[in-house]
Amino acid sequence: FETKKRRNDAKAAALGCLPPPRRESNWIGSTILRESIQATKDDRGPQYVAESMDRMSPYCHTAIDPIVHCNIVVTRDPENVWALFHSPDFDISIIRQRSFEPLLGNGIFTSRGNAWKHSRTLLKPHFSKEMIGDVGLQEQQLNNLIRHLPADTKTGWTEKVDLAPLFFKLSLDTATEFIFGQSSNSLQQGGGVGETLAYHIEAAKVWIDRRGGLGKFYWLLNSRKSRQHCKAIHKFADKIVADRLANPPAKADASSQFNLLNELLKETKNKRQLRNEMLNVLLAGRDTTGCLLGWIFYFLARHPQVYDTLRHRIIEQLGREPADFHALSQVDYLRWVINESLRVASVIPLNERVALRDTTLPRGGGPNGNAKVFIPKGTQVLIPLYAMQHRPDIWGKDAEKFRPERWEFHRLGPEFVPFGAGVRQCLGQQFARNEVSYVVSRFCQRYDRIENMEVGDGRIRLHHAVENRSGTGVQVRLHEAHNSV
Ligand code: HEM
Repeated sequence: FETKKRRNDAKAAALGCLPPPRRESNWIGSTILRESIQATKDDRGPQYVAESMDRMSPYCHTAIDPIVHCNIVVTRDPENVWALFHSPDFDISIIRQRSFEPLLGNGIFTSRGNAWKHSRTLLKPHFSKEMIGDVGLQEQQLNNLIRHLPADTKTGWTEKVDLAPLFFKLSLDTATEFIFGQSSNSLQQGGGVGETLAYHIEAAKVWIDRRGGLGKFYWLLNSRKSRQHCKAIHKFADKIVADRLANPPAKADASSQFNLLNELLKETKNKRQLRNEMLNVLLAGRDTTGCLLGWIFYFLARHPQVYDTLRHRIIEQLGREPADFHALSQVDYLRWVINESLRVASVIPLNERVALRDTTLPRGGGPNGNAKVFIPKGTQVLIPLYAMQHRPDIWGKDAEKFRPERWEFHRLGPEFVPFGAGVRQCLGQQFARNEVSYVVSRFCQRYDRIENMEVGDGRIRLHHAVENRSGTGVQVRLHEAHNSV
């Protein structure tokens, strides 16, 4: 151990690197782990990371966290984050692979090296604009959701409703339609197969997130119940694959809708591979989009002025009818609202990478943080996107405030990478932006007011289990526009 440390120190010095500050912990390094688990339980995990760096110094953007005898590097410095996403010296960690493995097996989200390249090559062509732009299907799904929001015919107001579970159902139905060519119909009367699927995904993910949180001790969490949740999800996917293999889509049938499974079947008939890739995409795409929709309405309900402006811009530019995705992308204010929600709440507040070989990060070392940092092979690096997106020196003194107007002059750069960057950048970014823009625009066309109905202390609760959703849901009531006086 000592020899390794001496070797690393010598290598760091030769490369002109200096160590970043080190967070205090007890001798086995369990203090940070305990605090972090408690913060996650209190729905303030992402804020805890930001605050604990601020406590070291507001200028500290890269630090070492000694956690149970491991030195984990944490960085909210955009230059470092850019390097982590773009340098071939880094990839996702074995911990991510192993903790997701029981549910996702080997697929695009969980594999590395050649296996990942193979998955990416297989999937990427099917995320082009033409494949993900069916407005008719979006409208159908949206109508299924609106049916859950009956309004009083006299006043035009809906009852108080929690939009969060409805958005998760919507994103599950949309994702299953895209992936399997058949919706899980969780928004239909009775919940369809989607209700059961959603229950198992939810439970399996809590378990996976806890495994990931234990770092290299992920294997300590492995209960029979959790494996049963994974099994139920596998069964759902396997049945669709088996049916499709038994009744393959007719080659010349131009009328059949695009779906990922049909496309993958042209490349492989391997049932395990088909299941893995489809579940990888389902998990990557479903809750993330549901969370984002939830956060957008969470903020809109608390900022009626923003809702008014958004609604007016949408009606001015698109009228009151469904618009296509190109038209939606032209509404600047809508894009700003989406970006601001992604920034303030951060759907994926924490990403990660591991060093595949001895390497360096460009900044964070030494007393002023300007020196390079030596990163020995195997070091895990945490990327707290939430903390980076709340830095007042980047976003201004009002960084905590939801203010879409800031995007008028803010150019996208490495300080805002909610969909990741580099070779592993999210494949579904356009898919998610399309879906979210569509839903928000249709709500704006239909409802002229949205009121926050949450009771309680008003504290924002960042409930983090892989993604980050509102811990109090999205409690609102909506007013139908044609009933306005
Ligand atoms: C608000 C919505 C979404 C957010 C914030 C989001 C975020 C991300 C992020 C941060 C990554 C990169 C992970 C990393 O760097 O290790 C990622 C990867 C990925 N996302 Fe998304 N995502 C969203 C929606 C979607 C949707 C709708 C789909 C598919 C329909 C999707 C499919 C994927 C896939 C397949 C990957 C893996 C890419 C790879 O490793 O090569 N995502 N996403």
